[in-house]
Amino acid sequence: MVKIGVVTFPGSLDDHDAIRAVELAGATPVPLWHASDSLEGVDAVVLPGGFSYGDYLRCGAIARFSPVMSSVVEAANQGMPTLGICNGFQVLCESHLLPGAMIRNEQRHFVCKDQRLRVETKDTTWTCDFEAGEEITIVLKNGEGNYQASPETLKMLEDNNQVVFRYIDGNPNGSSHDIAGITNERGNVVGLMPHPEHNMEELTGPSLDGRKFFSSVLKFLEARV
Ligand SMILES: NC(=O)CC[C@H](N)C(=O)O
Repeated sequence: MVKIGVVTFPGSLDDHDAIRAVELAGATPVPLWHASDSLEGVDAVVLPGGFSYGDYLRCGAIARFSPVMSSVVEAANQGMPTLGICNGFQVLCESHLLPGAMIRNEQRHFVCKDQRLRVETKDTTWTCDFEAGEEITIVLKNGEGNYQASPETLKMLEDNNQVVFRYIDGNPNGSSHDIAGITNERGNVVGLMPHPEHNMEELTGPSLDGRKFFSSVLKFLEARV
């Protein structure tokens, strides 16, 4: 069975939901601890949401230096599917696995809402089960979700089809180009601010749109074997 690691940092909040999402998708979740550099032989990694190391300095800035991240960076550079959700996306940017950076939301408030998104590309390990142009609803909850990058980086992301998710029906935090999520050149590392792991079950939904993130990575991994 496919093994998907879920990292816990001190201050992680959504690692339990991410583990549950992996289980609901039919894979085996493997808890990974920030202080260990072992990835336990997993096939993919999720960096979950929360407040790693208390969000001190900048969100994700300390997590970047944890032992587990040195292994995640190495594995991701070799092609391992890696998903960063919210704080996880911030960690991916701080680790330079993804370009750009997150700053305070434009309105300086923590935002918590059901957010409409457009899936811009299915050419990633975490979106290959979507259709390009598909519109979905995913929970968004953060204080530092305002994605910024240099004009050159934004152009590169747009030209290479590396913008994976875009906010629609209004930009909730001031992100450049309405960017909600991006991928690396290879398409194996994806980061997004909204939380697919909270959109897996009817009882707690606003939607079931989170399921396709996990069916995508399973589809990718099963095709590879
Ligand atoms: N939901 C989250 O992961 C929050 C991320 C981060 N702590 C922020 O407020 O921006």
